[in-house]
Amino acid sequence: MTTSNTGSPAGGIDPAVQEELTRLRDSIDNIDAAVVHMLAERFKCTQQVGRLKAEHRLPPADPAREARQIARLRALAEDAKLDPAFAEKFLNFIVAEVIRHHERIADDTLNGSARTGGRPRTPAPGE
Ligand SMILES: C=C(O[C@@H]1C=C(C(=O)O)C=C[C@H]1O)C(=O)O
Repeated sequence: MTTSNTGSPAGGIDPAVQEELTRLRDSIDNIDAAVVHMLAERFKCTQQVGRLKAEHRLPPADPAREARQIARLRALAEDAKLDPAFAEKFLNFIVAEVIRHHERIADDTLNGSARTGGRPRTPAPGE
């Protein structure tokens, strides 16, 4: 074909279809906003866990806890008719980011930059 696909038919979208699409997209936007807010709250909690672990010299990752979370989320996903493999991938994606944060917090705590309000510590002469 030589014509490009612009995403709408030449005669325009049927108004009833457009209305249904808009209604569904409004719900999608609300759900996306809720996901962002829930993730922000989750990261607030995991930052606190990261500080607690760093203060007590605990490792950033806890694979046994993660295994329990995956089993639980896979079961919840199945009940909710969501692909359990997707639920597991999604959790792993978030946890990987959390662990990176925890490693950074542990590093900052050990190197003292936590005392500078999170700004990089000025190296001592010769460091
Ligand atoms: C938040 C924690 O740290 C890590 C991150 C997890 C998470 O994001 O749920 C779970 C286990 C840990 O690997 C924790 O230990 O609870």
